[in-house]
Amino acid sequence: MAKVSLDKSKIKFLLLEGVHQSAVDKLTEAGYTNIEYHKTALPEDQLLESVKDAHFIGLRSRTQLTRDVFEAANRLIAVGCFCIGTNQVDLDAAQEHGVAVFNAPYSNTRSVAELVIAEAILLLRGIPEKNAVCHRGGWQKSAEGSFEIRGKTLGIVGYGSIGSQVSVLAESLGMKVIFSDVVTKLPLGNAEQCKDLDALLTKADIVSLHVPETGATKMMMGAKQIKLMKPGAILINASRGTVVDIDALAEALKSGALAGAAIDVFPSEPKGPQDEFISPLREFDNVILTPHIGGSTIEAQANIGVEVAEKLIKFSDNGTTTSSVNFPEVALSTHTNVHRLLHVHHNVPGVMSAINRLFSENNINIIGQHLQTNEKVGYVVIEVAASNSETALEKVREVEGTIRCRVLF
Ligand SMILES: NC(=O)C1=CN([C@@H]2O[C@H](COP(=O)(O)OP(=O)(O)OC[C@H]3O[C@@H](n4cnc5c(N)ncnc54)[C@H](O)[C@@H]3O)[C@@H](O)[C@H]2O)C=CC1
Ligand SMILES: O=C(O)CCC(=O)C(=O)O
Repeated sequence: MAKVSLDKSKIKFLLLEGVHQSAVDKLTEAGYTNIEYHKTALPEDQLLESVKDAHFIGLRSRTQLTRDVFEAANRLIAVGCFCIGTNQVDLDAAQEHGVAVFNAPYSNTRSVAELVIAEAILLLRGIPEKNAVCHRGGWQKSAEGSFEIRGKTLGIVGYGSIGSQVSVLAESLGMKVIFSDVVTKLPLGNAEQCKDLDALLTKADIVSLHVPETGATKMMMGAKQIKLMKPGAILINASRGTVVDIDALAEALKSGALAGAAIDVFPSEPKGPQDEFISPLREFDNVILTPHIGGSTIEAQANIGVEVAEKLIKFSDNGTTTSSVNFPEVALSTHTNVHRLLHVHHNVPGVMSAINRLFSENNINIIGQHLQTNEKVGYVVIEVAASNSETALEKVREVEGTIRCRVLF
């Protein structure tokens, strides 16, 4: 029988932005050896070239997977974001092209939370300025403007995985925690949910942002919101660069309205070490500037490498889409003695009946069928006898509404 599924050695993984070696090791152990590895993000023209024959792409936060990239990536089956945020991927375009997208929702959570707490302590003590003065030969030995973290109020905006971890760590240091979220959340420990963002801003000594990049969070900390913050308060942003109006923040720092800030993410970030980092915040000694490294610890990166590689391997080996961020979730065990057709289609009336009719007309017995749908696409996995899979694949590809179909043997 002719082969209708690819050998593992022919399945190409394009790994970008120096994803951890643990991902490469996992893929290799699973038999996937065709790995194109890059330490940095690729320039757009090179990316468009490299994706042409890639079945899987692995990236972090710097690579933008636009609709144009999905148009160019004819063979693409899945994308692995080796991070939490997936805003760098056009998820609608991915779905329309039948490409599943996975991420690592928890592996760097703790790393971000620890950094935020460390920054809060340093900023309350005025350490960034004192450190800068020492580096320039000065000696600013003074308690003025230096405070303990104990007893201060931390305002967490976005009480999800990271926000709630920050909450637990902050309370263990004796802080009072308040938070705001679009969803009503179970407050951990003694934390209290505020009625809205404005209420939080007027009460918090330190405001830390932990929302995803969405239309609603874009510039959610603009000039108006920054003005609502307490005099001498501190702003920490390790979420996404689009959430804060940087010019308004610079203004508040210049006027002394805010005592300091720690910013890890920026509206525009350099692609790599070769590009200069440009920001109006560079002039302020009381601002901790970090190059989007909230999640960059050895522990987090190693765990992310394993977690995302395992998700890609499962999807490649047996069709499982559990925890995909844009795809209907189908959880499958390994298959023996059957071939599996993985069919992605537009979720419109008639597709499933057409598929089932076609199997019946061609006398192909369906041994197992697993279907899940979301608003836009359906994902059905159909198990058939090995002797039927080639014909089944040929036929099912002709069904109107088909986006993509592959077979696993
Ligand atoms: N600096 C870095 O290296 C890292 C940054 N991040 C960023 O942190 C973000 C948060 O991560 P997680 O806590 O894991 O996400 P999450 O999804 O667990 O939590 C986000 C929370 O924000 C809330 N939210 C959404 N829209 C909101 C709005 N308009 N107003 C108020 N609350 C809103 C959600 O209800 C949710 O509770 C990620 O989306 C990512 O962009 C994540 C990891 C590393
Ligand atoms: O590690 C990275 O490149 C990105 C981390 C991040 O922002 C995320 O996990 O969402």
